[in-house]
Amino acid sequence: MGMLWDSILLLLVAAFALFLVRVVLFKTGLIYMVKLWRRKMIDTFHVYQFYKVPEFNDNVQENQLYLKVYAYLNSLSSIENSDFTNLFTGKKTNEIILRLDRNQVVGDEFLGARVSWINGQDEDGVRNFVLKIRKADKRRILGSYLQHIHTVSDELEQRNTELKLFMNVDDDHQNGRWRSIPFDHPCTFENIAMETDLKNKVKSDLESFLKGKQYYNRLGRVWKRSYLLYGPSGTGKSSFVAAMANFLDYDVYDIDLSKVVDDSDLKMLLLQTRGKSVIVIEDLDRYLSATKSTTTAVTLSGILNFTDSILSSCAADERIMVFTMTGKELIDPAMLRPGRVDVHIHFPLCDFTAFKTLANNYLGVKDHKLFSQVEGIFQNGASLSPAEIGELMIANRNSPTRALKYVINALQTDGDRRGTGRRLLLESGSRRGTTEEVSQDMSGLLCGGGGGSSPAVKEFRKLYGLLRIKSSRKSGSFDVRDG
Ligand SMILES: Nc1ncnc2c1ncn2[C@@H]1O[C@H](COP(=O)(O)OP(=O)(O)OP(=O)(O)O)[C@@H](O)[C@H]1O
Ligand SMILES: [Mg+2]
Repeated sequence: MGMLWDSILLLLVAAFALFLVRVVLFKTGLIYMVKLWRRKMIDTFHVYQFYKVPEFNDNVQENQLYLKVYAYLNSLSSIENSDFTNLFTGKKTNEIILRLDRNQVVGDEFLGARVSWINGQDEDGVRNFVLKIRKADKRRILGSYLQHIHTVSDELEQRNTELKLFMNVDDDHQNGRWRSIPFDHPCTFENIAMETDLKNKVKSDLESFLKGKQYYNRLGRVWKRSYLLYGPSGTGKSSFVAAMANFLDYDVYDIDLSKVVDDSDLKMLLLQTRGKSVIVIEDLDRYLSATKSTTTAVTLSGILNFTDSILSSCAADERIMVFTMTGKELIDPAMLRPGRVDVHIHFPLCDFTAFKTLANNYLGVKDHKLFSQVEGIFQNGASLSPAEIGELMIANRNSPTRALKYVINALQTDGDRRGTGRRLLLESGSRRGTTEEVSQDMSGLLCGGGGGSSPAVKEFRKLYGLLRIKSSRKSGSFDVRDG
């Protein structure tokens, strides 16, 4: 009997001791060390194979597999178990998303096999993922595991419809030249005051481009299309680029030429862009005239090569290239020949029809007793840019009558001067050269911008303009603008 009680007591003591060990292990985190030793022990009995997925290939182009692995790993619940995880706010309210940090290990399981990924970087700073897989499992699962990553990341990409705005940064020899932020510019073609015919023409041109993959392939041409948007400041060129990107559902690459060292650097940048994107070079004429005396900067021929097919064919497919400028006078006709720039769109100053569109959009007014007076002033040749008119309307949006009086006043003062400019612009526009005749010139945008650059207009652009980050140029003669 005594023996039995002894054994029961011993059992109880042993159970309590085990309970205590468990509490200590879990409460102090020692369990983590135990697991680590266990894993190390097991590892010594296995032979592993490693596969590296670098962020860039030998031509410094983005490795698509790297992006897929990145998206895939961040979707795994096991990233919570890595030692260090970054937290970001998500798109939905109160949403927190987890992102893998550098040099972290993430475990994954596939078809009963355990693999792990290490998020590291080379000695030269290039990021990579390293897959660690048991040699015994390699033959059985590797092919289907990589296929699985493809499928999951493609699904994730389809769900994530967020567009990106890429900006080129100074070369740091490490993580590529593009940095991105979410692109959520609200501008659509509907918001832009533009002749309906022209707007429809542009839309159907873009639509047929989207559907044209096989057509371009059959012709042996690279699937790309280029646009030249020209017209005075504040006429909606940058807004139009945003509207194009929203219409196409494309990312935007905004090239800041002041951060491009030379022509070959520009080529590199192009090679590092992805497909389904709008690549924009803004204010090209200003850049070229500002860098005339500089020998190291990007040249017009560098930009021509940038648009030419041989180079383009090495980069991603399905791209729209857009150049914006105030006037075509400074640009070499070679740049403007068809094939290089497919569509030219002129953004003129505001006329009465465009003014009515703005009044409708900004003030919700379709007709007003002051409209006849406004029409009269436009007929006399006065004009302002849509940016200037829009600014006055926004500032007085609670009182359409007051807004219209401000517009009339502004047209009668500033606009009279600009009216002369406008007539000259239209006259020069009517003398079209051969380049323009053969190319598809879509001039006729109803609204254009005067050189309006009052502080209020600048402030307005800051709020509503396409987000652009520009640094001042070394030469100092190139404007620092908010675009
Ligand atoms: N045609 C237009 N229709 C509606 N709004 C316009 C139009 N043009 C300009 N705006 C308004 O004016 C602001 C400035 O326009 P935007 O920056 O697109 O002009 P821009 O032609 O690119 O000027 P810049 O040559 O100075 O860069 C925009 O926020 C836009 O809302
Ligand atoms: Mg602009």
